[in-house]
Amino acid sequence: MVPADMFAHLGSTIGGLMFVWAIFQQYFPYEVRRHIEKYSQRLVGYVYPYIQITFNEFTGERLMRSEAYSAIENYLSSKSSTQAKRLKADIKNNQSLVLSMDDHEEVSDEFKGVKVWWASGKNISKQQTFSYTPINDEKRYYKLNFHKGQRELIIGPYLTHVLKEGKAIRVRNRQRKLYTNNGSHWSHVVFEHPATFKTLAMEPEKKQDIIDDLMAFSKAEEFYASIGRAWKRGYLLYGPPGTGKSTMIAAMANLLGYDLYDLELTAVKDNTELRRLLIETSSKSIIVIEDIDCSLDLTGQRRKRKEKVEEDEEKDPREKLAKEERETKPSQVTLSGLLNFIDGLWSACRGERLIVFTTNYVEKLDAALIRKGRMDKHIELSYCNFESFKVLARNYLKLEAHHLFPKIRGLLEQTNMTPADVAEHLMPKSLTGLAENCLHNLIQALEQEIENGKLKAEE
Ligand SMILES: Nc1ncnc2c1ncn2[C@@H]1O[C@H](COP(=O)(O)OP(=O)(O)OP(=O)(O)O)[C@@H](O)[C@H]1O
Ligand SMILES: [Mg+2]
Repeated sequence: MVPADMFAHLGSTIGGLMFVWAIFQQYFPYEVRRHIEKYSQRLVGYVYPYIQITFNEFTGERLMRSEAYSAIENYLSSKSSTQAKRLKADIKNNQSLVLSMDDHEEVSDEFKGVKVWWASGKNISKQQTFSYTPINDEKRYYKLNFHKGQRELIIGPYLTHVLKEGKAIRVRNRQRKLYTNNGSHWSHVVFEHPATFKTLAMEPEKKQDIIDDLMAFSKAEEFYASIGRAWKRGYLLYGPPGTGKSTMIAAMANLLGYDLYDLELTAVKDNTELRRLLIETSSKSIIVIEDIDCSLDLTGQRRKRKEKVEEDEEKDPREKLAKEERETKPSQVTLSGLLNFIDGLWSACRGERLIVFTTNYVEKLDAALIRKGRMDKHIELSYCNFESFKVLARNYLKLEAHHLFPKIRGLLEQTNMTPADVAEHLMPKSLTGLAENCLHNLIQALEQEIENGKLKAEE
């Protein structure tokens, strides 16, 4: 047959089939048609060796966006950017460009040597509604195809892997937030503090120890579960002002990719409110209570309460109540409220959380608060020594070594200067400022400090 003839023939055959289909649809009653479709599907099922699973974007009655769908979307984004020919681009969180596969694209994936195929698509709902604003009726979905011999592997381990990985990608890409409480509610801003452990001035071994501790914690979900402990860890950072406590917290958040909750205890009315605030915190977060010694009258509170009860014994109850209210107005959060939270409630919240307390006076704190199990790791941040200075010199002046370093080392050993002060002197005073000038500034300041120290000692 000549090709042209063949196409003509094919055309007429298709035409004929369509005609038969139209007649079939028109004249066979719905019931019969349904049966035929059902059995033909079943027949295909016997011959066709693949299984298909559909993940719809919206599920449930209230049409919530399906968590599985968005996890799959994240999971496939890396695969589709290398495989798919048509991609959708979107800027998420004002941060980076995110590519995902366009509708009706297909990508393949491999898991333990087994190949699967993912396809994207959308249904456009036929339902007509009258409205002036166009309603988006598209319902997207992902379809997973795989060989039926691999059913166990794919439905179990593979899908678990996809969902977990997808969620991890979302966490990695999300924009982090800094929450602060004004009274009983959290409000947040985008957290974009540039501090990292690399720029933190501290002895290298001590720094590495903290990094290892944090990383081990963040990966230890199974371990914590297996020993029956809540996935929580408490840090106590202590040291004089300007030694980098707040900076270290920012570096921790950046290292782990966690949100920060900066809890202002003095603004919290009472223990109930404290509990509510803490329950509202999300997983993967660091809860920070700065200057814990100032936020709570930690030392005296328990004792004072008892005394008060004794002395008020015979008074009129109403008067007593009013007096108590007046006295404890600023914040009724008590040490025991805080301890209860750390031990009980805190442990009941799901997901990993770090709690970090900072203080300038570690010796002022109640021993109950800082015992191990509540504050697992105590980190002292101290005055600038030579090791810390070298980190600052590298950051601020891009200097690894300099002939003035030995002199500075000697001076640092004789003084107590905080990293904040040292950093201030290393700040170039002009754009073209020479590194050497900054070092001379620092030396001058250190010598001045030593001089002041001597004068004070004489007095
Ligand atoms: N160890 C350090 N490494 C790098 N920079 C530091 C360090 N310590 C202090 N700085 C610098 O000094 C500034 C003040 O430090 P930071 O706010 O972290 O001190 P702090 O210990 O929290 O003090 P405070 O007890 O008063 O809250 C920071 O902006 C930072 O640039
Ligand atoms: Mg601070």
